[in-house]
Amino acid sequence: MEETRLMLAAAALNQTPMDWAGNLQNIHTAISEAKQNSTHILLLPELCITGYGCEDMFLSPWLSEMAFNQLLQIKEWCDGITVAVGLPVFLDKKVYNTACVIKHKEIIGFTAKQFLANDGVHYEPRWFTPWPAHEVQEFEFFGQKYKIGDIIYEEQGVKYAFEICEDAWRPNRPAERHMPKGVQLILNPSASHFALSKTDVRHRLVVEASKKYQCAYMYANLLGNEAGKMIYDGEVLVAQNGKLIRRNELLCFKDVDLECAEVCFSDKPVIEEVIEYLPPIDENTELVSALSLALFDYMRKSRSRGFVLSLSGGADSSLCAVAVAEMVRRGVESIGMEAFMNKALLFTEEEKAAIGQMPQQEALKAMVGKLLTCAYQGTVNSSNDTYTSAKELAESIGATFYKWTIDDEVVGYISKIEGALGRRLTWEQDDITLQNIQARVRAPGIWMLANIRYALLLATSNRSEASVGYATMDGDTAGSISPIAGIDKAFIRQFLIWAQQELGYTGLQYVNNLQPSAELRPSEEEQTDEKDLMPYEVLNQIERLAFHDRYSPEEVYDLLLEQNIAAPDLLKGWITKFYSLWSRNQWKRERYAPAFHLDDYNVDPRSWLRFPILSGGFKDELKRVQQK
Ligand SMILES: Nc1ncnc2c1ncn2[C@@H]1O[C@H](COP(=O)(O)OP(=O)(O)OC[C@H]2O[C@@H]([n+]3cccc(C(=O)O)c3)[C@H](O)[C@@H]2O)[C@@H](O)[C@H]1O
Ligand SMILES: Nc1ncnc2c1ncn2[C@@H]1O[C@H](COP(=O)(O)OP(=O)(O)OP(=O)(O)O)[C@@H](O)[C@H]1O
Ligand SMILES: NC(=O)CC[C@H](N)C(=O)O
Repeated sequence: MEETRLMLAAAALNQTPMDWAGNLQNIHTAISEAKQNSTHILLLPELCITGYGCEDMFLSPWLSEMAFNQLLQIKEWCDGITVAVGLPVFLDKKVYNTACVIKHKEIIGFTAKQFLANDGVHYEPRWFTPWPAHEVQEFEFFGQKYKIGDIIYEEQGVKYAFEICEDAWRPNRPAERHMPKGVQLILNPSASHFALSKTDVRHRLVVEASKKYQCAYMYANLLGNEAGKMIYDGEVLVAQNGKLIRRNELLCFKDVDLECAEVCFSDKPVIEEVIEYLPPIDENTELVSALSLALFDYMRKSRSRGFVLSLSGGADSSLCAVAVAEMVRRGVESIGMEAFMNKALLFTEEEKAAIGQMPQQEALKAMVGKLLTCAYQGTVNSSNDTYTSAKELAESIGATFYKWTIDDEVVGYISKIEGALGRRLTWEQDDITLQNIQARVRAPGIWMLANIRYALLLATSNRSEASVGYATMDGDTAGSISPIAGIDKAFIRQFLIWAQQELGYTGLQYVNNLQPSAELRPSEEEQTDEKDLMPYEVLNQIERLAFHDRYSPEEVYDLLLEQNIAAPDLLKGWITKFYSLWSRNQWKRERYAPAFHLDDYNVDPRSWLRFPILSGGFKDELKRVQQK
């Protein structure tokens, strides 16, 4: 039996669009590490020279030219190794998304992506042209000729070829055609966005392909918050003949995460009978890992100095606070305290030295104190419960905490407008106005703190609120980023209980005993979100059926009725309220601060879900629901 052993390596890279020097540095590190491990073939992620998220810049020919120049530098580092590196190639006024193979300092070909990602958060056909199957062409660049297309390569007699990310997600994927041609190794450079539980799908895709096509399959994803909204988990997978050989720790804080595996290729492969799948995914751990890495990358890549948060003691702002504390804890765990503080870019030498001397828990708190500033901004409608919740949580994680009231400012605005109108504003007549002014008056002070500290102001809106516009524009929506706008409120509430119990955030015990409330009406009215809206579980179900599963309002009604969610009239009322508020508030979703994509869908019009700002508001459709 013929056998060949190859040392394979794949690296996850934390890249940034058009950060030429930073991206090149990471690629250099990966190549050096791979060489130290006597690697034959190193795989790097999709479009890692430019970054995957360059958006419309891909349409500018100079970007591809710049990328090519980087490639020529990378080529020189590839003595004694084969490296696959991703970049756009501009050819005949079209742009191709390619993986370039450099072997021993020579470019031996470019494989171009055949299936472009065009769903959910992906808009690739806007920039790239798909490459036709089977076709290989030659092109000239700076006087040199290169091959581009559907190429099969060879390393020590082992044939290998590519599937570039989405290529692997389609039924007539390239591997179908490669197998009969004797390809024994598939390389998949990816930019596969993070979504809860998605790693399971990816794992299946890779391991099942390795069984079906009787090959080795190597996969490398991008890592971190690359361009602001999408997060990459940096997954590296190596599988062969239905068996997983290597899988790395996801969502780490490193710039480069390299995995090596020696793989034996034989002309008589032994195929695994039963594939071993991943155990059930713990979505709470996944969420906090993704959120904390996303915050860290956003902060350092935007060169901001920490975060500021209006901390109400309610669920949403508490989750934002915990996410920053976890950013510190997980970051230190992943790369060590010194590296974390260096990467964070805001600790002075004295602070680093002092924190370095402290016991671990004290040091973590000191770092949170530097990175997170919170303020409780009470009104006459605020309760002691929420104040205690905010204060205890901030203290328990070490955040800098201020407290003030905003009643003077609220009263000032109200009396000014009363003077202008010549009448009193009352709760009976001016309910929403009197609520919104409180939320708005909280914005300037907290923005001031953010400005003073050159920090990012965290907006706390969640996806459920965003769906129905249950937030005040220029009030509680004010902020630089909306880290949790992709997560629904029901998930957030169960997450906080889990974080108290499993992560030890004892400061969450207060919020976990509170009903979500805006605390904007007089306290005797006992305002709660769910009284104003509907149960969050129901809101979430309607939203998912309507926009993730794409059912009509009538179908949503029928499906929920079947599940005995509520009596027919109550359900009709909730569905009508949901769609009316949804339509009326598209303009608000257009104005949210940048939000992370975390769940399998989101309602952000600039990423997952587009909807007209002005529309018929589902009037006819809702009439039909009412008539049922
Ligand atoms: N298509 C469109 N394009 C642009 N603007 C549009 C518009 N439709 C209405 N508008 C404008 O929208 C404005 C109303 O929006 P906005 O002022 O935000 O207020 P609005 O959406 O009317 O009310 C805010 C809601 O959020 C709730 N809230 C507020 C704050 C915090 C919390 C909490 O959970 O803590 C909850 C509050 O109870 C209330 O139900 C109007 O002045 C109108 O001109
Ligand atoms: N008393 C307060 N002090 C500081 N910030 C506040 C206060 N009340 C509201 N806010 C700000 O307004 C945001 C919106 O309030 P909202 O009620 O939607 O969220 P929450 O209070 O965090 O959670 P919950 O809805 O579970 O009470 C808060 O997250 C917070 O940033
Ligand atoms: N870059 C891509 O082609 C990504 C698309 C692919 N379906 C994924 O989500 O992983």
